[in-house]
Amino acid sequence: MMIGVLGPKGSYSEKAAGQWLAEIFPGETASIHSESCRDPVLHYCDDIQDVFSFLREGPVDIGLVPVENSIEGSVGVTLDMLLEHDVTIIGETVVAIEHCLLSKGRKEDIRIILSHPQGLAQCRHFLKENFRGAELRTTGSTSHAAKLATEFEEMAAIASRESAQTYGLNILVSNIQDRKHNHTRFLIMVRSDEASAGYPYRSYEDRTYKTSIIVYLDRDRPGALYEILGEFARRKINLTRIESRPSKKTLGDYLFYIDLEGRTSDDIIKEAIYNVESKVGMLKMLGSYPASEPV
Ligand SMILES: O=C(O)C(=O)C[C@]1(C(=O)O)C=C[C@@H](O)C=C1
Repeated sequence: MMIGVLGPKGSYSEKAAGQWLAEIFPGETASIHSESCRDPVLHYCDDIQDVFSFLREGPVDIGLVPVENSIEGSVGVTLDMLLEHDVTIIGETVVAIEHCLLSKGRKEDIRIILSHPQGLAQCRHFLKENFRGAELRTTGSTSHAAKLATEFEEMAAIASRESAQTYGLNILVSNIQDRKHNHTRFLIMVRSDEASAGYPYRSYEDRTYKTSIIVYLDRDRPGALYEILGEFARRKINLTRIESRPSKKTLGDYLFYIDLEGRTSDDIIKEAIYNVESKVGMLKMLGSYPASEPV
């Protein structure tokens, strides 16, 4: 079983994969590099688009991508890819993100700071207060930034504690994100034509399930969104997230990404989604899956 994640080694996506596997195979050693956990192997991808492409074309069987962060909000490219690709979400996991400033050099020598755009954005205050004159450069992932920072002493990376160890860098400052509590939610997906196959899955008796959908209203008219939300409210279905994303057709035209509590095997969810479908231009089902433990 090959799991596609953002690489190289040391990324938060890798951490998320380990955490998810430990939940799916409780009691087994959650090592993604060993023979345990029914042999999962990580396939490190350069960017989020590649996770989706390798899932579609192989060799990846399961894709894991970040979707939202508690400080910075949605990961736009993931939302776009969820619309474009034929994938089904089978799980989610929430990871605590503690960014560190890593370098080979000393704090006073740092001229260039590298990180994934999410990493830079989550540490905006720290950067403004401590490195006003430094050049900020974006990389494909936080671990890619750490790998690059090994090359020059004037470079530093915003990345995880694990990356410091992996790439032999010093932790100059730890916990530099703008808020102490910083969490990123990751989605775990399979190809939709494989969704009924035997991917690793654990049925939880005690867990809330979530269903994710994308809707496109087609025609802007008063009360259109209100009508859709009414289908859920009337049935007392709790929405855990609603996010708009440009349709990219014209300015001011949006898609809505909705997460709700419940699963499509529940009649009430089936009925609500059926009714919503009749009111919108497009509805895409992304899947029903066990919600992660509250953080
Ligand atoms: O760069 C990484 O290490 C990632 O796994 C990506 C990512 C993201 O895109 O949100 C994951 C968690 C953090 O929020 C910062 C970066």
